[in-house]
Amino acid sequence: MTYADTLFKENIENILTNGVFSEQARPKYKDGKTANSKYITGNFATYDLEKGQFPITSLRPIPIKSAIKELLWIYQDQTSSLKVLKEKYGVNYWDEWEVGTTGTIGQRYGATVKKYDIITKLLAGLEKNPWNRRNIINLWQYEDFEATKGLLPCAFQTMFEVRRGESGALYLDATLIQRSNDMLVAHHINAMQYVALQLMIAKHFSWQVGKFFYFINNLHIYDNQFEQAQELLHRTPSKKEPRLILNVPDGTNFFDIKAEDFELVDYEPVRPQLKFDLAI
Ligand SMILES: Nc1nc(=O)c2c([nH]1)NC[C@@H]1CN(c3ccc(C(=O)N[C@@H](CCC(=O)O)C(=O)O)cc3)CN21
Ligand SMILES: O=c1ccn([C@H]2C[C@H](O)[C@@H](COP(=O)(O)O)O2)c(=O)[nH]1
Repeated sequence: MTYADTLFKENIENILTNGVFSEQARPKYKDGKTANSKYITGNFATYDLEKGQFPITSLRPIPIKSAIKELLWIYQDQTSSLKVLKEKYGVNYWDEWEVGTTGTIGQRYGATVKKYDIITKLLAGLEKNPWNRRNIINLWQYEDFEATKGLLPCAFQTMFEVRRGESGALYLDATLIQRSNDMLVAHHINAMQYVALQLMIAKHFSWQVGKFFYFINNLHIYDNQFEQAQELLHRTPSKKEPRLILNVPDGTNFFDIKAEDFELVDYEPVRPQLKFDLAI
């Protein structure tokens, strides 16, 4: 069993056994009922990408291409327009979170990246001095929250660090900090998106990817997902060790990387796909 599958099964067991219930949850299901969840706090994992530990489960198919396209929408297109997400990338899983009839998810995510010109600043900082210890993307901006309505960012902060490995090559480590995670739906979507971002920045500078650190403050399973949770526990994972590869030459500019350049190899997820009635 891969490290990711071991952790996923452990987290499901842990939430079902030791988790506590939310009491005044914000989201609702489609039928209007409050979407409460069972949760644990302060979940942390380290994946050594260099050693082939990737944060993806084989217990159900993860929509990896959509996840990477959503990431490019945020950090390359730098917009929160649902039209761009749909027409350029064919991804519509954010539609339920449109703010009014604006055609956007509000002044959030990509719109925040653009407003503060975060990627330019991050890349310039790493270029000037890779050891600067200030490589932070922070989407938690109160000014933006006051500007429009909209879901507040869940995966809201990323940090990068550079270190020289034993081989003499430079490695880029990344830390993703997430305040809230719908584990069965989005845990591996979020983790793999940010591994993709780490790969993009590493390629831009001709570095290798090292470790991926993933911290989640509230890791939950919604109360309409317990059956799917049991199903996942009963499934036998694939023995393959999937890896995400970015097929571009070293030094390729961050903004020239495309979704098609990513390849997830040795991924043989268990089917059938599970259905979820999302908390909105
Ligand atoms: N309750 C909840 N969970 C989330 O994961 C979530 C939100 N809300 N709100 C905002 C975004 C939207 N995200 C989503 C929304 C839907 C899917 C989804 O339907 N995923 C399906 C297949 C999608 C596809 O193939 O394109 C899946 O099987 O994972 C995934 C992430 C992640 N976020
Ligand atoms: O990238 C994402 C975006 C959203 N989620 C989940 C986490 C929660 O279940 C909901 C957001 O609800 P809040 O009440 O704002 O916490 O969406 C995710 O896991 N990943």
